[in-house]
Amino acid sequence: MTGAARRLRRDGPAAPVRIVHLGLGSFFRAHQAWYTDRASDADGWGIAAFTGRRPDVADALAAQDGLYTLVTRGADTDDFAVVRSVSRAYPGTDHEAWLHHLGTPDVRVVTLTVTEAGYRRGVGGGLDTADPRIVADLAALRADPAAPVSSAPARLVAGLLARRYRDAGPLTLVPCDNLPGAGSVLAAALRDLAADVDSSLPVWIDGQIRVATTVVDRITPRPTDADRRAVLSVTGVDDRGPVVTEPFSEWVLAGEFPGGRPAWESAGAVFTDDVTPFEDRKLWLLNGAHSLLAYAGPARGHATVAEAVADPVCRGWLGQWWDTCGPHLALPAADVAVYREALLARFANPRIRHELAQIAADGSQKLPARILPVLRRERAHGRLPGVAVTALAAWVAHLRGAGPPVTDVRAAQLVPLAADVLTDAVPRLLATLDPALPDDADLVGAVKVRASSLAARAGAA
Ligand SMILES: NC(=O)c1ccc[n+]([C@@H]2O[C@H](COP(=O)([O-])OP(=O)(O)OC[C@H]3O[C@@H](n4cnc5c(N)ncnc54)[C@H](O)[C@@H]3O)[C@@H](O)[C@H]2O)c1
Ligand SMILES: O=P(O)(O)OC[C@@H](O)[C@@H](O)[C@H](O)[C@H](O)CO
Repeated sequence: MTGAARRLRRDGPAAPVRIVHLGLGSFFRAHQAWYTDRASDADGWGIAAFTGRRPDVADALAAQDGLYTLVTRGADTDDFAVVRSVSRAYPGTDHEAWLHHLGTPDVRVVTLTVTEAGYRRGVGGGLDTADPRIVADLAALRADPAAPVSSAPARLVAGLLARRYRDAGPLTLVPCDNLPGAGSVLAAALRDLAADVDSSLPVWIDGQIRVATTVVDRITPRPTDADRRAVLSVTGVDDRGPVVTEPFSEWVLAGEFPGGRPAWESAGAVFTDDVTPFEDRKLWLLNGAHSLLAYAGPARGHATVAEAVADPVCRGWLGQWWDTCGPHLALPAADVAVYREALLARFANPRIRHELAQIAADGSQKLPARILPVLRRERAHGRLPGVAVTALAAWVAHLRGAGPPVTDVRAAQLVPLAADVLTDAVPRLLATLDPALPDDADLVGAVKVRASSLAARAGAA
């Protein structure tokens, strides 16, 4: 590239804000913002997007009028396109802007990508009312409905209080994280928290607020400086917030939108009555396989998904895992076969550098959704799938120091539980995923044996 680098600027007004997003990160920019940008009525649906807390991405986007480059990276080529649907970008600390937008009648939809941990669930799956962040946010909201709060459920409740105060009308919340039944999880968390803040709020929520449930899919690694340089070199734009994603994309939604929504179906989204079969397919086959590779792959020297699937041993584990899941999916076997084949090609894309360390984060939140549902079904049939044992054992080994450093919202609890004698650590750790698991003596025994062989292999390496 020669000549001065350009900056992204709008040449006309941004679309009016009618969607609010919480969790302005990579995936939102590759997925929900991209679908909104491509919808046939995109001119009428701008997004006000808020980060979780750090201002970086919001600052970068605000400096370029919300515009950014989406790089769609196939196995052979890159496609570069500017996404225009983010009309305003805010740091999560701008609570005033959050309350303003949530209290505006034009806003009809709130989408969320706050990670699995962001829903602040306890062991039973409901809102963890003992979570210190929830305790602090609850006290703050009781004292002052406009007080700054930081957990996702409390931010939503604060926004709903502002919306009720301004009589701003119906709204649909759309959680877009890899969480089974995310709509029900979010609705229950909001109801519980709202009742504790103001006993009259749940009735208003029932009348005005709907929570959709969705399955989202598009592999989107954390962007790197090299990605930014690639955008500069090909397009001549010095983009501070580019995102690289894969060509594949899927969005399946179920729910009511009484206040309206973008015509996302015109951009390829699918509306259905029940997302469960698609959710199981995606969370088990894709995310389950990701977590398996994230913990077991580093033991074979791999750092990325593509490296791991190039290894016949890891590919063998994938095949075993997918064979194990298949009979439990409520989809035709031929459809599952097509999905598996496509998934293998997606994972193998050598130009998508998806770090296993990124996927390994927050295993305590991910394994219960990705591995345990299939394991439980297998145990109900009296079977003990070796590949599920491998996934759990590799997670135990990871918590004991194998592979990338531990990053988990529950690390302070998990790492001490993982310490010392392996045979004692295994049941303690399994209990954090599901209190019933340590009662399954065959499972516990198999995980101990497998974890110990992984440890021996790591020691020998
Ligand atoms: N990256 C993918 O391939 C992908 C695909 C499907 C679904 N997802 C979902 O999207 C989530 C985010 O992925 P990403 O790649 O955008 O990550 P990211 O790190 O780029 O962005 C995450 C965003 O969420 C915010 N956040 C994190 N914890 C939060 C919390 N507790 N409350 C509020 N906001 C919080 C962060 O501040 C950031 O703005 C994932 O955890 C997953 O549930 C990601
Ligand atoms: O994004 P996470 O942290 O929930 O999980 C990591 C990956 O398994 C996940 O992001 C997948 O890439 C994604 O779900 C593909 O659609």
